Amino acid sequence: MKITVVGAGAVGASCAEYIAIKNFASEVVLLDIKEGYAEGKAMDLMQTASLNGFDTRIVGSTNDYSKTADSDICVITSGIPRKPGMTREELIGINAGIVKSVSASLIEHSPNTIVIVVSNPMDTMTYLVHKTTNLPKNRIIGMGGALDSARFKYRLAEALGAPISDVDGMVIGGHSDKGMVPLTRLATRNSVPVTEFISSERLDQVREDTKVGGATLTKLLGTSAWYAPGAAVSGLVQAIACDQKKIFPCSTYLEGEYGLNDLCIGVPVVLGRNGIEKIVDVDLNDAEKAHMQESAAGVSKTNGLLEL
Ligand SMILES: NC(=O)C1=CN([C@@H]2O[C@H](COP(=O)(O)OP(=O)(O)OC[C@H]3O[C@@H](n4cnc5c(N)ncnc54)[C@H](O)[C@@H]3O)[C@@H](O)[C@H]2O)C=CC1
Ligand SMILES: O=C([O-])CC(=O)C(=O)O
Repeated sequence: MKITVVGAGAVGASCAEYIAIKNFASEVVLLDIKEGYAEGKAMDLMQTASLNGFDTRIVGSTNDYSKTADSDICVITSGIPRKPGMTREELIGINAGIVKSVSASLIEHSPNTIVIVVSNPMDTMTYLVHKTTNLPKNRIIGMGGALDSARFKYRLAEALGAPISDVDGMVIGGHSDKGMVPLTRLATRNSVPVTEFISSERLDQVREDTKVGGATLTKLLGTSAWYAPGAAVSGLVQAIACDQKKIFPCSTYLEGEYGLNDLCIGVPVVLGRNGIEKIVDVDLNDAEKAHMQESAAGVSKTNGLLEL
C-alpha cells in the first residue's frame, strides 16, 4: 500500500507520522515544493521508526511527482493555513490554484488513486477536484467531519465528565465555523442519549464550542492545528487501505442525497477499498435539515468564487 502526502508542513507531517505509527502502509511519500523540506521531514520521521516500532518507509520529494507514481491513496495538505481572526474561506484565492495543479500532477502519475483533500476551504477544494479531474466521485474524499466529530466528542466528554471512549457523536455539514452541524440529538454516552446527563443549555455550549474548534486552536497557536487533523486523515487512510468499511462523515459530491445537489459537503459515508462505498442516509429532523440547507448555501456561495 503506497500513500502520498502532498505538503510536508504541520498537517502533512503529522498525517505521515500517524500513518507510519499505525504500520499498515509499505510506503509513504511526502512531497513539498520547498527545496529539501520533505526530504528532511521524511528523514526525521524515519529516525523514529526503531523508537516507535514501525516498518513503513517514508520517502521525501521536492516536487518530483515521479516518486509518487502508482500511489493507492493521495492526501492533499498543500496550501496556506489561516491566521487568528481569519476564516477558512479567505484561503481560497491561494489554495485553489495549488490544489488544482497538485491534484492534476498526482492523477497524472497515479490514475487509479483515491484522493483525500485536506487544504482549506476544504469542501470547496474537494468540489474543485471533482470539477477539474476525471476521477469518479467515490475516489474524491474531503476530510473535515472526522476531525470535527473528534472535537465534538472531546467537548461532550468534557461536559459529561466522562471518558472520551464512553461518548459517541457526529458532525456533518460544511467544514466551516458557521456551517458545521453537530448532531447533538443523536450523541450518546454508552448508548444513552447525552440529554439524559446534561442540560440543553450545556449541550448548546458543546455545539458552539465544537463549531469554532479550529478557530479556537488557531487563536491559541497562531496558525491552525495539526495533531488532530493528522490523526483524522490517518483514520480515513487506514479505513480505505485496510478495507474497514468504517463510517466517517466526509465531504463528498451529492446528487440529491440529503436534498442537496452539485456540491461537496460532509455526510456520513462508508469507507473501504473503493473509497466512498456508500452515502449513509441519516433521518434528520426538521431543525437539522434546515441547518444542513443553511450550511450547503454557505458552501455553494464559496464554490461560486472558483474560476472553473
Ligand atoms: N480539512 C481540515 O480539517 C484541515 C485543513 N487544514 C488545512 O491544511 C492546509 C495545510 O495546513 P498546514 O499543514 O498547517 O500548513 P503548513 O504551512 O504547515 O504546510 C503547508 C505546506 O504546503 C506546501 N506547499 C505549498 N504549495 C505547494 C505546492 N504547490 N506543492 C507542494 N507543496 C506545497 C508548503 O511548502 C508547506 O510546507 C491548510 O490549508 C489548512 O487550512 C488544516 C487542518 C485541518
Ligand atoms: O481551523 C483551521 O483553519 C484548520 C482546520 O480546518 C481545522 O483545524 O479544523
